[in-house]
Amino acid sequence: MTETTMTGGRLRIEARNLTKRFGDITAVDDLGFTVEPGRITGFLGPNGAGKTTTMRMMIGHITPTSGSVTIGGKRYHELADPSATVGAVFDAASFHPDHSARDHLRVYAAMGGHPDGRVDELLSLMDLTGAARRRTRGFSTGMRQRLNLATALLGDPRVLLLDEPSNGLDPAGTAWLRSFLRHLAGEGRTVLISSHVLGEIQQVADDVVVIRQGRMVAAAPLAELSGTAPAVLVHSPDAEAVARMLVQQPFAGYETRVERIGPEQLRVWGPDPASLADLAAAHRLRIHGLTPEEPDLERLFLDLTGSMR
Ligand SMILES: Nc1ncnc2c1ncn2[C@@H]1O[C@H](COP(=O)(O)OP(=O)(O)OP(=O)(O)O)[C@@H](O)[C@H]1O
Repeated sequence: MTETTMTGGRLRIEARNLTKRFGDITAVDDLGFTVEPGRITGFLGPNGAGKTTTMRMMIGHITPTSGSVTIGGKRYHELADPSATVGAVFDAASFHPDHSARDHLRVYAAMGGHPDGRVDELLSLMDLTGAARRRTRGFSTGMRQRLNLATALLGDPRVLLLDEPSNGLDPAGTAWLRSFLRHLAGEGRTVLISSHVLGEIQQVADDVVVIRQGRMVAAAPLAELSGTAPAVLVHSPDAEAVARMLVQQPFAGYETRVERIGPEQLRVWGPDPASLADLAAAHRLRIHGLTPEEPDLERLFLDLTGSMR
């Protein structure tokens, strides 16, 4: 991958008591979180949770009703050179259908006061050199996403905000985006990506901020959240008795939680499969299958956000 360059320091995004109301709708409700430089932060929440509104407040498109969000301690409009500090990509970004990729970038470079040479650099970085002269009307979703990203990177920003960047990307495009974002974070940049599908960012984010109906649900390193949800699937004709036994069993070190997921199936958090099998045997209960589940963040996410999918 071609080197990107970065001058200047590392910038933290900080939201404090951030609130936005549209008439009767409270889209963002008293949010407080930080997004650290040098890391990729996933901003998660079901549709309508308030992610886009929050990100648009970061770049001054929307004015908070109360509270604040700052970048390196400053509100967006207080930044010395906003477009060289923050690059943002929103889903709705559109291109003039008759413009070529190069035309598009040149227009934005001129508007942002960025050198024209940046255009060819970015076309190459985004693997769009071959399509530089083609009209954007014929671009695939992946090409559009890359052109969006190129537009956001024109000013070599230290902070990158991407709203649903994986939308419409195929697996190769998603893998490319992942390694590209990792590269940018590795240079000390601050990378925030939103998604309503946890799986999309599960493999890329270092930290996650989860919101629901505009409110904070969780903010933590991804590894910490994953660590909270190990589970074992238990298949047993004595499922009810196994569940009762587990809940009543006061055994050390485990905090046991049992979910009944079918007449003969349980999901159990706490004991590992071997301990579970031993316990069931000691109580003369039949176990027909024990399957350890991967730390299931998607489940945790659904539990946290209460969303139905
Ligand atoms: N300009 C507006 N006027 C009125 N309501 C708005 C406006 N913008 C957003 N909302 C409402 O605010 C809430 C949050 O919307 P927002 O787009 O920020 O959510 P989101 O998490 O980005 O959702 P999605 O994943 O669907 O993009 C929604 O109820 C939405 O309808």
